[in-house]
Amino acid sequence: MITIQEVSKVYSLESGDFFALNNNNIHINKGEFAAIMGPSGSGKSTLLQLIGGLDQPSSGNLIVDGIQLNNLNEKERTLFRRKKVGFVFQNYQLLPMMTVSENIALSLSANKASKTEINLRVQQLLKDVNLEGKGSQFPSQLSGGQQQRVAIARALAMKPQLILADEPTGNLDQKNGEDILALLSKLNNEEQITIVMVTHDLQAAAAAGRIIVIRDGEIVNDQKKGVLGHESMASSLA
Ligand SMILES: Nc1ncnc2c1ncn2[C@@H]1O[C@H](COP(=O)(O)OP(=O)(O)OP(=O)(O)O)[C@@H](O)[C@H]1O
Repeated sequence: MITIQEVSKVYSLESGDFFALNNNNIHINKGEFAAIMGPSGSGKSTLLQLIGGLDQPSSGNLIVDGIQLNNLNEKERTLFRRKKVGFVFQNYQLLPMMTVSENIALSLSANKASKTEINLRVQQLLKDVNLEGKGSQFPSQLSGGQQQRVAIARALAMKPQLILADEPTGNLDQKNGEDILALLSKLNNEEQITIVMVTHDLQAAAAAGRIIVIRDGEIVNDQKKGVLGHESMASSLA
């Protein structure tokens, strides 16, 4: 599903070249749930943005769902993001002047789906994220956990095979955070949606079947969940 080959992201600063990502290789299979962990500034969000076609690598190859992202122009990358990837962010990124239903329908409208099609899909998505009856409310009228569920419904609208989540539980209390992780796990288990989630929280990462640790732009650990869970990861995160 995701192949990253010798990928670097370099920023030219006055002080010289800065490698936000330095020559990384990863393969993530379809249906995996992978967490990306590491200290602040280690390159986690940069990696997620490259995978999602929000940014381009300075060198290396990036292949997502069979598409070589390096070769896409701006318009093609927009279409790639809309059709192939669902994004979920820490601060939800809902549009405040639009209702819950309108927020969820954004990519469907952009893709010129019919009104009937949009209505049916939005009702189904509201049901899937347990927000039936909330479609005509505005984001500010919902709790943080509910807003994040709207964001997940919006991410699912185009039926993507891949969800990229950047600190999806970062603004939530324990209970709401657990609900969001349970929802992501359900999508992963029942619909085989591939999930890549950046998180600082080892408890959140435990929901994933694989933890990739980045430090100073380089992958320093990459482990699948074993019989001991992720216990052996603790040393590389210290
Ligand atoms: N546009 C930019 N110009 C220069 N440096 C940048 C730019 N964007 C990011 N960086 C640097 O790249 C590094 C990686 O940033 P990134 O946001 O990927 O880190 P992160 O691991 O997601 O951090 P956090 O956990 O704090 O969100 C940081 O040192 C950051 O300052």
